[in-house]
Amino acid sequence: MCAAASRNQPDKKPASCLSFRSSLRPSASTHQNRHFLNTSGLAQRVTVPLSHLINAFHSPKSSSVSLSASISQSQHREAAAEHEAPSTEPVLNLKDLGLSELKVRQLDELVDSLLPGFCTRNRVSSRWHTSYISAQSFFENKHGFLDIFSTLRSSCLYRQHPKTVQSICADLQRWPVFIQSRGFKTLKSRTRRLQSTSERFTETQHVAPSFVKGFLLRDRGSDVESLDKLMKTKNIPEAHQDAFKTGFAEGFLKAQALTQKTNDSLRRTRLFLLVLLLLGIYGLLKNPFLSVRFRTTTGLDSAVDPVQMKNVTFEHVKGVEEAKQELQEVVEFLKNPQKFTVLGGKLPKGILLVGPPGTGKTLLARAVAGEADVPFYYASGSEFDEMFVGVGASRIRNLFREAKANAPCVIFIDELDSVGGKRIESPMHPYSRQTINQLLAEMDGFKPNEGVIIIGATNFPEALDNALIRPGRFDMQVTVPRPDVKGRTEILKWYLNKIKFDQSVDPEIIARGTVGFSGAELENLVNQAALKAAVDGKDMVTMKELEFSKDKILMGPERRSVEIDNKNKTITAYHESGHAIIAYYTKDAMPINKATIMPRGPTLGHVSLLPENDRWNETRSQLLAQMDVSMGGRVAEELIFGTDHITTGASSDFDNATKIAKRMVTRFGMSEKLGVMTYSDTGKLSPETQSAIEQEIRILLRDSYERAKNILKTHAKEHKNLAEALLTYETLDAKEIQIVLEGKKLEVR
Ligand SMILES: Nc1ncnc2c1ncn2[C@@H]1O[C@H](COP(=O)(O)OP(=O)(O)OP(=O)(O)O)[C@@H](O)[C@H]1O
Ligand SMILES: [Zn+2]
Repeated sequence: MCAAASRNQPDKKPASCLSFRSSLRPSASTHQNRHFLNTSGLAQRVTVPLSHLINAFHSPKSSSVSLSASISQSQHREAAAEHEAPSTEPVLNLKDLGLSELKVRQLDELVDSLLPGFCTRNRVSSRWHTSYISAQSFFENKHGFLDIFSTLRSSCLYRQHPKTVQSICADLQRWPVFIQSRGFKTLKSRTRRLQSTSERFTETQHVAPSFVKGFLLRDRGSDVESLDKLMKTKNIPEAHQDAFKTGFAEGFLKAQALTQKTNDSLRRTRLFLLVLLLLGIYGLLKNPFLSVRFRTTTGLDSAVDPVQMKNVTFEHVKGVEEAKQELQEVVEFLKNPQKFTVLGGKLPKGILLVGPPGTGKTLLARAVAGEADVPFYYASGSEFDEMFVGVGASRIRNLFREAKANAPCVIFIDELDSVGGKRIESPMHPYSRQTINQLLAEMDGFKPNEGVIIIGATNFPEALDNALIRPGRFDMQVTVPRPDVKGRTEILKWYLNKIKFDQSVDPEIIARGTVGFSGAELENLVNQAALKAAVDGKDMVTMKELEFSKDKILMGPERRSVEIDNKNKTITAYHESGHAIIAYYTKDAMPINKATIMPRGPTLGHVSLLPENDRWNETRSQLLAQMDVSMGGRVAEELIFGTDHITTGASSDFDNATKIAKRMVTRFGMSEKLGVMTYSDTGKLSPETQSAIEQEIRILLRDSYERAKNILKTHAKEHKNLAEALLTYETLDAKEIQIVLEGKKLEVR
């Protein structure tokens, strides 16, 4: 600094001096006063800092205190008095400031640096006049005044009296004189700003929704051009100026209203969001699983509602007598729990109803509740199968809590395998382990005499988790099988009694032809027959409608629209008659129920046979008779139309016959050659054994074919009559077939 300063230093003061002069001197060269400050001239004069400086030194706190600037050095005293005497202004006591050792010249320089131009009149005697002198710092050149704070800080004075200079700096920063506003506006910058604002405005107009516009366009008033200017630039003729002004005003008012509206809506939106946020925070603080719980409660309300089952009793459940008997004791327990506990007897908490779909498991459970006249809580296992953590478990908890409060009662869980199955670790059912554990805990959690009976139902008992079927849980199993012929008859009667039916209807015949039907399917059969009778305009259901709906369920709907040519119809008539003739003339064959050439489902026609009873066992001759009946179709085609005209229509007959023959050989020990031995996996047998089995099956089938051929050859006449009757009447029942085969004439229908 000193080296640089010496450039402008005429009196060649040593640069190494501890002087702040060299540091402060450049402050003399401002853009306003471009005369050089002659420090040597100043040195002789005593310049006492005046009111500005005094005020600056004078902190607001101590403004009432009068400071006197007493300059200790005697050579300065006189001059100081000259300036001080008339002044009533507060005086500065440099001693107080710790600046007593300051030389007058130094102080003067300091003042001059701080308040450039203040001491101008003292500098008239300046010897040099300079047009322009570059300042010492970039800051000074740029702003036109000295960065006095950094100057002071870097000065020797600061090094000597750091505290004092610091306080001066702090005060000076508050002094209005030095507050220079740098952000002055040029015309150029203003237009640029106007431009960018209008650009911003057009941009937002396209994309921003109204509330955003309202938000963005606030406080733009000052930038809008004046109306007069606008009229001038638009060259509006004088005649139109008034109208333009009115329009302008209206537009302005509308814009104001819009802005107000958008501001209001923005405020409302903000308020709404704030309320939502607060609610969310509150909810999370109170309960982290707020939403899940909410779902749970709503989901459970329906499941937990009990149903009083008074109208359903054991009377409504038919064909499952054993199951009803087993459940009777549960009903007794629910009616009078004390009676059982007094004797110390223990009843199972859980009863598992096992059976195929539609066999009446739900109905039985309802009947238990109905018989005992207690509330019935229904829940389906799939309801508990939740993707969300804890939901299934909490549903179970609620269900049991509700049930316990209303004991005695029955809880029925349908599809138990879907909540208590073994497949619970699958990723599709992430929380089912929790659910099943909750179910186990609930079942363990109450005593047998509390009067709550849990009845579970499943189609797949083997799929249940082992923990569920342990004693103390579902430890009583009741099988609900498909009804036998007696059961089916009862069920059919029960549902027939709910509709109008002809007295000629024999439910037993339908029951015999519906082996394997469940209670639900039989109910459906009766319902379909009633619908058919209604469609046909009949006033009651006859056997015809019942047969019709049975075939429909068994084989699919009739295909009346299918046009079958006469040749195919004739072949079908002889084929079906062939089956019927064999069945009729073979001793151990099942009795014929019906023959038809009406296409149904995938078949062109069929003959149905009815066992007298459900067959628990079948004899060898019965099996052979079945094979012979199956062969009847193809044999008939061959005998009547010749080997070249046999059709593909016999494939399912051969399937049937081959199956029977194979089972006779490999499972029933009915082949002399292979003996009384079963052959389960024929693929793993020795080639010799395999060919031996094949040989035996082939012999059985060939013999069967020959027997059928003999019968049809013997009864060729009956065969022809029956085929012609079928071509005429399409469908013949057992009685009509008998009439035809006895050579009698059918009554015209
Ligand atoms: N044995 C029966 N006696 C009378 N009606 C029956 C019988 N079995 C079934 N039904 C009728 O079929 C309907 C359905 O039966 P239910 O729902 O009880 O069968 P489920 O065994 O529970 O079937 P799923 O296993 O499919 O739940 C019953 O509402 C009832 O009308
Ligand atoms: Zn056939």
